[in-house]
Amino acid sequence: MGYDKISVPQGEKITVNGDYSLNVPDNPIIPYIEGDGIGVDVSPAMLKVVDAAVSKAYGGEKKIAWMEVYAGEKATSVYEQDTWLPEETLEAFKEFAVGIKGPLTTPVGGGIRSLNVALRQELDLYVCQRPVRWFKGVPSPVINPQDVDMVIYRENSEDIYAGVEWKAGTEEADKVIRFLKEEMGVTKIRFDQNCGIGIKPVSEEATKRLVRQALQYCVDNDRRSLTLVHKGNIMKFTEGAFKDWGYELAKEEFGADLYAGGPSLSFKNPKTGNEIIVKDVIADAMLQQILLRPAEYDVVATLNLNGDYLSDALAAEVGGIGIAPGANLSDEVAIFEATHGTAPKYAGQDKVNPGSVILSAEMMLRHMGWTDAADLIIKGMDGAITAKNVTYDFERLMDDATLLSCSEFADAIIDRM
Ligand SMILES: NC(=O)C1=CN([C@@H]2O[C@H](COP(=O)(O)OP(=O)(O)OC[C@H]3O[C@@H](n4cnc5c(N)ncnc54)[C@H](OP(=O)(O)O)[C@@H]3O)[C@@H](O)[C@H]2O)C=CC1
Ligand SMILES: O=C(O)CCC(=O)C(=O)O
Ligand SMILES: [Mg+2]
Repeated sequence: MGYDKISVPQGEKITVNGDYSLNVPDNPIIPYIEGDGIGVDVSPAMLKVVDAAVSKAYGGEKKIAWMEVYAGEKATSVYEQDTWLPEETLEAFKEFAVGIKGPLTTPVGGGIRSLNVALRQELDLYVCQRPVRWFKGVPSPVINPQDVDMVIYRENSEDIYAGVEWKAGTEEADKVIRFLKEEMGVTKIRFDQNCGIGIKPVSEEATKRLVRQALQYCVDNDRRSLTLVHKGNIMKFTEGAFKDWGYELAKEEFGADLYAGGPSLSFKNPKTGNEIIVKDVIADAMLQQILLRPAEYDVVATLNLNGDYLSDALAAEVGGIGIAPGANLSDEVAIFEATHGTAPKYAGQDKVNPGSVILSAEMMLRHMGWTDAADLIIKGMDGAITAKNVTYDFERLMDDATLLSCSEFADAIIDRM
């Protein structure tokens, strides 16, 4: 399609086959959003590190043609004043199939709804995949951070997070409350005057497509277990149903059977013959478990809000959100994104850790099948951390470390590839 403000560079499109595998040319066009706040710091660092890794891995035979697309504050200056997420940005991610983004600001309370959530909803990026593992030498508040090696599959399209809610005191909120009381017989709204109200949709279809991807990941990567994390004792028909549908999917599509008398299930990995256990844990207990017995957990599937909380809590155990990567995935489009936000107090200071968006790019390269370049990023990151050449967030917790700026840390990674 023709774009208005987006300038399409020389290069070729990544295309998606009927079985959702990718055809990746040697010079793929990859759209990226710089991001608000510290986006101006971390995104240029990421671009530099990825270009260096690709150049070193393929000696000039492959090169990414980066294409800037706009969202957030930058979009409001490139487009009209109130254009936060231009239609052509969505089109570009659809057309080019693989992209990456920096963080985008969401005001609390009022103002625009989350652009990050809108991107996931508009493109139906229903899986939020967040791997959490420890890099040797990274400062951690736990005694055995090496035991933390989990991959979170967070449902990305529904739950209370979808933003179906009405403000207290509005005609809409009063109407929903009236409907609940008068037509649904609800008696449990403690204060029904000036009361905001939100809806928590959780469907069989969304749950099963998420759990299907999580179990397929276990199979493809020879992982030991999948844990369904929910608060189903309290929210029976949403979080409880998530657990039930998760187990059901494991039985229906992966042939899982009762394990140790149930309710856990297990099945043999068809690729390796190893056993994969499917179990569940209630969400509050899980927050304790990840601190006390992280080694017992591997791949986790959970609802949107639980996944948001759990991913930051887990990230803290292995160095913080400054280094925690992620991906938002549909069957056809993938947008890689850091776990952290725009950290406005550090914006433009060339200070923060670019590790999170760099490791998100590393996931992107693996998704594209460019594993040699991805391996170089890991090698460079390992090398910089082992040499204790780190940004402020690690330096303040390490003895005898050298404090680097955001851009210097990117260079330190490149030097050690
Ligand atoms: N996907 C997205 O785009 C996301 C967007 N957001 C949005 O970001 C804005 C700010 O949110 P907030 O709750 O403050 O969360 P942030 O993640 O932006 O920042 C919280 C704290 O985390 C630490 N931190 C964050 N990023 C880094 C980094 N790259 N390197 C080192 N440390 C880092 C800093 O800790 P310290 O102060 O200890 O140095 C920072 O003060 C909000 O508008 C929110 O909605 C939030 C999450 C995700
Ligand atoms: O959209 C936002 O502003 C916050 C999103 C978030 O915290 C997350 O997806 O982890
Ligand atoms: Mg979050």
